[in-house]
Amino acid sequence: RDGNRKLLPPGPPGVPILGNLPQLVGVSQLWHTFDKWKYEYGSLTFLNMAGKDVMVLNTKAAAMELLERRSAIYSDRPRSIVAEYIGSRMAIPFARYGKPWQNMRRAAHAVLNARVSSQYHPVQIEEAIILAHGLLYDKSSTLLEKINGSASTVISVVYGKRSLSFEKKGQVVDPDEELHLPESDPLQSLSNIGHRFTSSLYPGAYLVEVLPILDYVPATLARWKRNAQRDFGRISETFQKFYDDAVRNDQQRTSLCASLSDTQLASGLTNAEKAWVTGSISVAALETTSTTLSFFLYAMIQHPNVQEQAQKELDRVVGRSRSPNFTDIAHLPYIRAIVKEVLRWQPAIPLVVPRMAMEASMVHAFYFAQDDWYEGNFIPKGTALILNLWSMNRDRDIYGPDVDQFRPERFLQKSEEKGEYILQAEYENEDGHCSFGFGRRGCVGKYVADNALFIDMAIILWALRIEPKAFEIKTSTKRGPTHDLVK
Ligand code: HEM
Repeated sequence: RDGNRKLLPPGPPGVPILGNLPQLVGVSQLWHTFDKWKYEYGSLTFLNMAGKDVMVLNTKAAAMELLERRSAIYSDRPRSIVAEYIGSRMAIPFARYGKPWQNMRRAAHAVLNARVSSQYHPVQIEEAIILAHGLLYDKSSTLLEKINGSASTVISVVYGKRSLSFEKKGQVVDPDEELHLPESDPLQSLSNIGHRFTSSLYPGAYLVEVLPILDYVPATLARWKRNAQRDFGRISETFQKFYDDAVRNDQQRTSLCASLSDTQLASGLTNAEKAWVTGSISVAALETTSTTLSFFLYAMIQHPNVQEQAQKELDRVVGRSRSPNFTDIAHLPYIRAIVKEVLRWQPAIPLVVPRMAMEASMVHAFYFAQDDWYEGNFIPKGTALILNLWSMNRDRDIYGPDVDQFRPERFLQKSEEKGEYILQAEYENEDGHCSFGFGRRGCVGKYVADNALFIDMAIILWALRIEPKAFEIKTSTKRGPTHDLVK
């Protein structure tokens, strides 16, 4: 096996003991560093992180081979002791591969797959109209607050229409408290829970991850453990309350919580696990959606020609007497291309929570590590794989030399009869980007996300023009909706 290590993929030389760690610690926007290395080292970059084997996966071809075709080996996430105390075993995005994760993932798939995601169309349309109206007329919130509020489109899908009550008011934050869960602002609570998990996964955040023996220190003497156990209780309580309220309030059974409360869809899950499934789905959905919408607004400011082209399409297909809806989707290729291009150009998660090189043995219900090979390169068992979605989306061999440009036209062609834009046939069913990840751990909410982004963007572009005004974004009524958007 040691001999095989001579065949590890190439990577930047590191220093003794710490390896490549000093080159990476404290670097913001690490994906730019990885992107540079991709051009030097190719589809896999090997890194030694203080003795830990880490590989950065830089190309779609490598991701398809390892994460799709060999998904039995690469569907685990690395273990984090602190995250486990906070509850990662019950949170789909962070859970290790195994029976509990499989049960949760099956239940999530049952309520988020391509077919059922259309049942959330009415609530998504309503939320998109509220968002556009807020962008135009809400003078009391900052643009950032409005964009963050845009995540309520997906939250309403999970918890039902406006089921979580919003009464934003000044909150007193306890400085000793790592996890702030303001009752009056559920979106903020969900976002803080997400941050609590991801910050516990940062390499070097907790000494116990490097010295696991410290886990034997009792909670009374270990503050990190006390806090993590306390936070598990508080997150469970919050998720449970959101779930119970949603199931109780959703008489029409349109929300994901209501669907999941049907035992058939979520067989094998306890009530508490259902609350964690829905809670962790919202955490995964929240910032990914609002980040993508922020980049959409930014792109529209930077490229008024794209905005104009999209509005011409909306005027032609939808007109001014009604707002866009999902029946228009097949006739709005330019808007669909904008959704794809925003996701390609600025993936909400440029580097994905690592995968582990492991092999599942269902017979024994635990997992054996396994060495692997890719194109003559050795992948030692236990290697953590980082998915570099940023570089995959900016692959010049796939997208051409203008990868850094925002250009929805790359997914389109002109029709022969009318000279109008149509989606290139291959992108009818293909994303055209890698921003939802790959294989068994790929984004389970991608259909709901795509629908939310389509309708949000279509209704915003139909209702208003987005222009920069000094340093703030001005949303103007110049497009003049012909009827009151919100009754
Ligand atoms: C713009 C929107 C979104 C983007 C870009 C995005 C992207 C991603 C990515 C990259 C992953 C990790 C995939 C991997 O490891 O290969 C992921 C996982 C996940 N996403 Fe999304 N996502 C979005 C929206 C959503 C929505 C709306 C939902 C739910 C309604 C959702 C639910 C999840 C869940 C539960 C996971 C964890 C899957 C697992 O580990 O089994 N996401 N997402």
